[in-house]
Amino acid sequence: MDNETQSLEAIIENNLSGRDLDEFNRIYYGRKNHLEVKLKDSSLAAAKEADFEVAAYAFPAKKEQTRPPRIVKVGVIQHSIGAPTDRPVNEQKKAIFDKVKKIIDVAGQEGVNIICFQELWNMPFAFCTREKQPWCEFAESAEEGPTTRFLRELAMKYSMVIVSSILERDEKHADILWNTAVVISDSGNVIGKHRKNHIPRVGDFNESNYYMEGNTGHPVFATRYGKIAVNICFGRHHVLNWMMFGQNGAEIVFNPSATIAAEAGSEYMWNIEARNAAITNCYFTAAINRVGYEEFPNEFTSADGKPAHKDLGLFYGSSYFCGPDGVRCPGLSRTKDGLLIAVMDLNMNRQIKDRRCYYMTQRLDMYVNSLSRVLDLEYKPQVVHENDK
Ligand SMILES: NC(=O)NCCC(=O)O
Repeated sequence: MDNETQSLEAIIENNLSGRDLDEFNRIYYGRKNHLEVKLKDSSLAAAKEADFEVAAYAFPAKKEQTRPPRIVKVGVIQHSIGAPTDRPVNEQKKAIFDKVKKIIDVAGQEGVNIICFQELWNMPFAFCTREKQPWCEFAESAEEGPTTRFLRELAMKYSMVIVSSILERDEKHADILWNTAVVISDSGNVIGKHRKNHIPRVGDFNESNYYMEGNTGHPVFATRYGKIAVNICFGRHHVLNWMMFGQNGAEIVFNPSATIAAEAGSEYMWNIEARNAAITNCYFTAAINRVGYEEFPNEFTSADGKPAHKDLGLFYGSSYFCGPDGVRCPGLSRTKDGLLIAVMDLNMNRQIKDRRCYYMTQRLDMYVNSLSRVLDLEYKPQVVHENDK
């Protein structure tokens, strides 16, 4: 990945300085100063040793008279796979566990309260191949599978809530597969799970060959540290999906993703969608993407007349946080594993709601009416022509 652009931030810092850099930061990120949070020397050393990036930023709120601050440390992890995709399934899983454990240990040392991984973090993103074997064997029980058991220990050790996006095998319901985010409490219990609502049908993202649209609605999980929700990958293109998590009271919405630079993943949209969701729904968002190339044993085509190939393209990382005010922090690298931490005061959500009144002005009644008409088979789009009376 030596030829790849390292990050948007590197381009900016290599080319801007002084007032230009300040102005860029003010206009693009929303603040001149990124409010970097100092990390422990031991964390920096561990990250260097295991070759991952680590960074932390603060998202403070105004001091209130009647409520104490609600400071929460939230982490996201982006990473590449740990072993070649032709290795046995359990060996591939273990290689990912081993590399990610080192990153969670640093998050634990830093006192991270809630952490979320990228989409289907414990396996290669093999759906592009349309092959069922061995990829379906990565599926596990959300409640009792080896991934949940592995994370349970770490959740208890670090008193950390863990959001783990996996390929779920629902043994109670005829063994069917789902794309599921499991939410593990700091007590080690599974609080609940959410299944991906919007399944892509674009480019090489052939996920609809494996699992259907989720049936869990828009759950918000009341954790010890705050109310969280998970909008899984392709759901970030669907504004109503983001909106429903807000209606159900989410304070932080994670968007674990697996996306690439090409049209299907649209890198230029990445920096906008989770950010816009934070603004319009007055909650914190975290967008998390995989890293690297994943080459598969057999070639597959993209049904576009172009030659068959063995990988999807670069998963461009670039994970980031955004506050309800729309201010965001620099993203992680496009090419490297990383841990990004946000120290956020959840009081900011209500402060922004009071200031901007987006909920008060949202006119849900009007849209419920309009949308129910749209769904009518006889619906006529409301288009006015020049010669209409
Ligand atoms: N995993 C996933 O839903 N990817 C679809 C491509 C995208 O829209 O990012």
